[in-house]
Amino acid sequence: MPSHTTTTWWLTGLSGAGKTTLAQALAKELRDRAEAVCVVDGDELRSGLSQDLGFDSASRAENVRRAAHMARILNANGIHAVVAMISPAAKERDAALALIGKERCKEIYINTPLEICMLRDPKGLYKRAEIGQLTQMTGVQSAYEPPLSPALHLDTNVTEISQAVLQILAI
Ligand SMILES: Nc1ncnc2c1ncn2[C@@H]1O[C@H](COP(=O)(O)OS(=O)(=O)O)[C@@H](OP(=O)(O)O)[C@H]1O
Ligand SMILES: Nc1ncnc2c1ncn2[C@@H]1O[C@H](COP(=O)(O)OP(=O)(O)O)[C@@H](O)[C@H]1O
Repeated sequence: MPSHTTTTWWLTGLSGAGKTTLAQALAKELRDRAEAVCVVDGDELRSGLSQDLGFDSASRAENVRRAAHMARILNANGIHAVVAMISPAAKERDAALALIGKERCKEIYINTPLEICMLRDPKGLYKRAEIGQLTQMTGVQSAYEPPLSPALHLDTNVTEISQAVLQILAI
């Protein structure tokens, strides 16, 4: 990767698919290679910049739009962006990639199956959805539209983190 160009890796997938884990591992590898990188994580955005937003489709669209603008600013300032967001709607993902610039974006579908995400359930969200304490859970009560032609598919149930990072950097 030439050091004068910046990239946005856009990691999309269900909750528990492994987006945050892979984003952090990718960022570490890039920093080890002396590349400037910033992770834009949905959970983190929602604890600050997007704390006014819920999980209805309009709120998710706005959240994705904000993340895309962040990635665009980062890239324009010489910093790679690793976006880790469910970003469930194909239309909004496409708009995000177009805003950032398709030539510098790599869409990565973390396609870990829902059953595995539900078994992992790292934050207990699927359990809460199951017992009716949480509505609009993606993959349960709220739709996820898989990317039709991502640069890479990664199922973290079969691909180790270090291997996944190498695959991401190879595209
Ligand atoms: N209803 C519902 N559905 C999905 N996720 C939920 C929900 N409620 C809370 N959470 C938590 O919010 C995180 C997802 O935020 P995102 O900003 O990535 O979502 S989105 O792109 O705006 O759809 C998500 O983080 P990840 O598990 O890392 O995906 C959850 O921790
Ligand atoms: N190969 C793998 N890649 C990424 N995560 C993995 C992998 N194997 C197991 N996991 C686990 O799956 C969970 C994924 O959670 P997280 O990264 O927060 O997902 P997301 O951000 O998509 O919600 C973590 O507990 C992580 O340790």
